[in-house]
Amino acid sequence: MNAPVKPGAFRVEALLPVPPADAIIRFEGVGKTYPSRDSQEPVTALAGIDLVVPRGSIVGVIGRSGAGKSTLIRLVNGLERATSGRILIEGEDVTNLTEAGWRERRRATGMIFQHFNLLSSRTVFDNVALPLEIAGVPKAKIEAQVSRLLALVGLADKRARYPAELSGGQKQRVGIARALATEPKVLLCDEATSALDPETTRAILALLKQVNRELGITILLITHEIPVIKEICDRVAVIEGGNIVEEGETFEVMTRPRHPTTASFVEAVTGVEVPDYLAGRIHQQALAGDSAVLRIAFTGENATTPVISRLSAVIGVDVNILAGRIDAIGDKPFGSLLVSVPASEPELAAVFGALKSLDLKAELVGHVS
Ligand SMILES: Nc1ncnc2c1ncn2[C@@H]1O[C@H](COP(=O)(O)OP(=O)(O)OP(=O)(O)O)[C@@H](O)[C@H]1O
Repeated sequence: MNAPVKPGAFRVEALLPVPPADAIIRFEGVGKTYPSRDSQEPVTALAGIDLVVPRGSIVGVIGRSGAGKSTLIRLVNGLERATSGRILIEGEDVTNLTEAGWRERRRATGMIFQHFNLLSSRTVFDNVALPLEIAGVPKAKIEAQVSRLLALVGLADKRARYPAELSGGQKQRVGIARALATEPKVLLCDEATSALDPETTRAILALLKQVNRELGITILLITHEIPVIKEICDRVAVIEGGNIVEEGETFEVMTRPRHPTTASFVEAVTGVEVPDYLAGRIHQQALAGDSAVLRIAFTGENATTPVISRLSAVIGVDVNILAGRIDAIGDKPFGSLLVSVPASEPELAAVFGALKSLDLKAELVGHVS
């Protein structure tokens, strides 16, 4: 059973007032309902999506299984058709484009896939050359273009290999080179790193960032993995039940999530759990001599402030660090720390006061004896 979908909670203008010329892709109230099949009910996969992809950005759409991610990305290259609303690509309304129109459009929109979708009977070179052959590009130009792309993705020495002879990361590099063959302005990434190990994922994400920054290609990606968003996305949209429930700059969304789904995604990478050895000892009511356990969130500038030493030096309390995770989103540090401080007044009030004056968010987790 699919959860009932409600109409989009936000309008695009409220989310991001991007001038039309700066929006390379624009969803306006886009809905998609799959017709009933085998006496099943019709499925509303998307309900009123408003989303802007600014030119030159990397935008990530994150959501759980069945949220509507694949449907959303497939609408951008005509693999699915919207049932309501409009999709504009570079200002052109593509909602009702004919199949011939889409064939033309797809040259300006490359796509890479979770399982790479390479042709096993073709070499690396021939896989990358395929879109150019289809477009009728002369052989000499294909040779030059494919060689350039294989060098870009670090596979110049693998041009005569077959996909079966490559690692997952190398296969995805071929996928990226092939997607770039027709010099697209937009690259769509459909769970492009989900089949890869963490180290290979990082290398592929670094390559995607390079493609974005050096070639100026806009990237729209879908994923269910928050590290992917954190690593390379300038903006993030959280999708649930066919609606965008939260959208904004990655740093803003990750440091101040407003929707519970966003918060649970973010928690997975930046949250700090109460360690097992402590969890069973934590109680809510303070007893005499207890320490208070606080969770302090660090965002941006203040992540580099020597907070603990300041608390100790300025208000003279002992601060014990119990657990912590400081990470970075883009080049901005971010994270959280679990500490214990004296639970008695006035020390505790002074600690909260000092944290507030440092513009740090702190919550009381409980008390330990
Ligand atoms: N061709 C189809 N026919 C009928 N229903 C479909 C079809 N494709 C997707 N759906 C349904 O639409 C909803 C959204 O599916 P979609 O594949 O877009 O989600 P997703 O977020 O990409 O999920 P996953 O991460 O599992 O791929 C789901 O309920 C799904 O079952």
